[in-house]
Amino acid sequence: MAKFDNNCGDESVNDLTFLMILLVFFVRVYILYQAVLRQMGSGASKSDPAERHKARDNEEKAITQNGSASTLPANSSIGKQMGQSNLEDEEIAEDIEQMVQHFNKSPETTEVVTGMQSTLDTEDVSLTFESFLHRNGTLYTCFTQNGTRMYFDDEKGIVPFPQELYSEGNFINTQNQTPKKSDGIKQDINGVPSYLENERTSSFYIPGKGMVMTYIFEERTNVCRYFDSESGAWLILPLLWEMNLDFTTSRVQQVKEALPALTDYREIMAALRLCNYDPDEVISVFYAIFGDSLENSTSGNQNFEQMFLHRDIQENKKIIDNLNEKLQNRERELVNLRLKCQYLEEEKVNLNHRTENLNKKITELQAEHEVHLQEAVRTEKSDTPFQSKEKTVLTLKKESLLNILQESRELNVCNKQLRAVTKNALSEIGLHLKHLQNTTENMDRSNKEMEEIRALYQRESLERKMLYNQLQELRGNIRVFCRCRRDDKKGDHLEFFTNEDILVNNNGNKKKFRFDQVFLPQCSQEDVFEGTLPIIKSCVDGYNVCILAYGQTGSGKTYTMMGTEQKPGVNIRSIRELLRICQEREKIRYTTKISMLEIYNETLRDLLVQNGNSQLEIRSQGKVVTVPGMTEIEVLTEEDIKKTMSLGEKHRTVASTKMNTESSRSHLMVILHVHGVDSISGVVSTAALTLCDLAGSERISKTEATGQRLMEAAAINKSLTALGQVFTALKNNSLHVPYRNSKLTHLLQPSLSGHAKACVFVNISPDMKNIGETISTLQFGSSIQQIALGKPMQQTTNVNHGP
Ligand SMILES: Nc1ncnc2c1ncn2[C@@H]1O[C@H](COP(=O)(O)OP(=O)(O)OP(=O)(O)O)[C@@H](O)[C@H]1O
Repeated sequence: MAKFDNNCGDESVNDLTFLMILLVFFVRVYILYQAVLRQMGSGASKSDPAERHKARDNEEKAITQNGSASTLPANSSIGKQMGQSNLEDEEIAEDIEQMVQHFNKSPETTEVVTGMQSTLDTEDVSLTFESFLHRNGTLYTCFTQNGTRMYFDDEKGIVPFPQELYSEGNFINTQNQTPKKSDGIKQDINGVPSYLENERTSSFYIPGKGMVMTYIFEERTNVCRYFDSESGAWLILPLLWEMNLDFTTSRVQQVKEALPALTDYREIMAALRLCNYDPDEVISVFYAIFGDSLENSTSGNQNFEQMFLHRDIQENKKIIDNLNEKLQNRERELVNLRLKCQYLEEEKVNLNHRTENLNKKITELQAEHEVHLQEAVRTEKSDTPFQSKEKTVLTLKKESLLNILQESRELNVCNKQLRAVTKNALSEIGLHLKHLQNTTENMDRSNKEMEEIRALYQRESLERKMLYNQLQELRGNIRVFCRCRRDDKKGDHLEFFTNEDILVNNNGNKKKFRFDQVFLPQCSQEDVFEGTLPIIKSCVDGYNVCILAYGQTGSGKTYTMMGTEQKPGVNIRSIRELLRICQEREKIRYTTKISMLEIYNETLRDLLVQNGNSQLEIRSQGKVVTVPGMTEIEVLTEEDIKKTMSLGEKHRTVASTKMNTESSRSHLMVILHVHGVDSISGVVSTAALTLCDLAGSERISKTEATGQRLMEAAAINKSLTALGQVFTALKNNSLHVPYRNSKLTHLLQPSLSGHAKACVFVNISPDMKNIGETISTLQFGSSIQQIALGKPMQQTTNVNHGP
């Protein structure tokens, strides 16, 4: 907010007097405020304190309800005074009045106090509030006092509305007033603003309200509002109505044509609001969210919920398939165990059978043995030689019988052992089955837990990325650094008085430039790289990042980006850092691939192949920009990076010798594609780190070029101008950013849009003879710096109009 001269600040008044005057001023403002409230709220009798409390409550309620009319924030010093009773206020006011009268007698204060009182005593306050919309989005609420338009300034209280602001915005609730020409608003017969000649404005018919004016506010996220003449406020236009504006209908249609599966216009409209009304971005976002399910949805009548459901079903199907496979394995194991069990049962039956047979045989043999024994006893009594022979035979039979008995006993023992083994095996199988059941249950439980942990992990890693990104956005998505090269021919026209400011003295004409950081000639390569470190981490988190070096030939761009063998520049250091972070994150599998391109005379050349194809074309789908056929080499270590880069450099030198050109006449781009798959959550992230050493920025007139050199200079001029136009469009928050005006900006589109982060080095030479180029380079950097500072810091809160 602009600062204005304080009329009360007379230097001749001593501090105490000045404090008293301020005190009187605030009391007066409060009385004035009470008058306004009395007009707005219900009138309470002053004589009854209880009534007055009630009235005050009513007044406060009225203020809360009628937010658009209030100009006094509750937390301001005046707002706090509202908490005291009117009676106390009046007593205090009387005391102060007496003190002021006392001070008025003092000759040096008389003049100032009288001046103040002449303004404050006459409380002729118009209760018509007007809203003035500054083009930076700030809304001022004004009212008229003694014919002067006043407004409430946070620091100074109620002061006249500054003249200089009239040309920087418009009054938007002009009912009952004659519009000023400077307002730039056409009005209909009711005095309501109708059309501004601007693509952000439109009009819309609302039943009961008639035609209302709409305006898309340039906030961080653009929002379409309509002008409600009843409340004198800009209210958010409901989605259903907003989609009928010409401006939005065409964009909704564009998204609809690209993604026919989306049929809910309201959801498309809501997405457009969030994407700054950029249909390309909406298409990319939908692709990123729904991917396959968006392509697979052939029915053409799905909405978000169905698509989310479709995707969830696909994922759940996969989980179920996995579990089914595990279950089948377990069932196979179970069948095997059952077969084993069956085999053992059969064995047991066989053995039982054999045992029974043997037992039978033993019983028979025992019976036979008994018979033989009885016969022997009988024959012993009649002792003949023939009988003794028979006796011998019988003894032999007895021996064999004893042997059989022994065998059968052993068989019995075996049988018992077998039974015990079978019993053990059966109980073991039972235990195994129980264990199997427990394992399956545990598996189900851990699967569930795993799912929960996975979801938690996914949410937390997303939150971490978002917080880091928010931090980066607060610092600025585009950071601009100025680097002055080391040079013996250093003049005294450059002054570095802080590490953010640089002053150029051009024959007494001094100009100051401010950047995120200024690197002095003595700064090392490490110091310079430090500035780019935070955005490298963003690249690993899935944000596109680019680092550019801009400046005239010889100002140190290549030294900054490529560096030397001993003192490597930003290129090597940033890729090295990126690989380090990738390795640190064990849970995510990263693939990093490098490409090297040269843009010469608006043609693309692949530097990683010999006699590189100069017919490479750029393709874009939504915001995805690709170069089909471009070589990509996977890099894992610093050695890989160095090898790949020196190969590209070699091809570049060969090509430039062949074509009789200088490498400084072309833009060099090193692109590192980072692809990460989170092994826990399965989230896939892709991002690119683009490192760009731009061609020398000197003007054509300075190079005095002709023929081929003139063509080169014109091509460089075209691409650097296009780069400037892109930055200007970003600075103005334009709905259209002309990325496709040159190959350079087209390739840089993903790194200069959305949540991408960029670092721009403006390289300058300290040599006095280059002062012209130095100033134009600093101006270029300074214009980008304004985007860097402006965009994330823009926080235009509007208490009258809600979020
Ligand atoms: N900060 C520095 N410290 C030491 N030497 C430097 C520094 N900056 C540049 N130089 C030296 O100055 C010379 C020119 O620098 P460089 O080639 O990087 O300029 P350039 O802007 O890339 O020029 P071109 O557009 O022609 O490629 C080189 O020899 C380089 O080593």
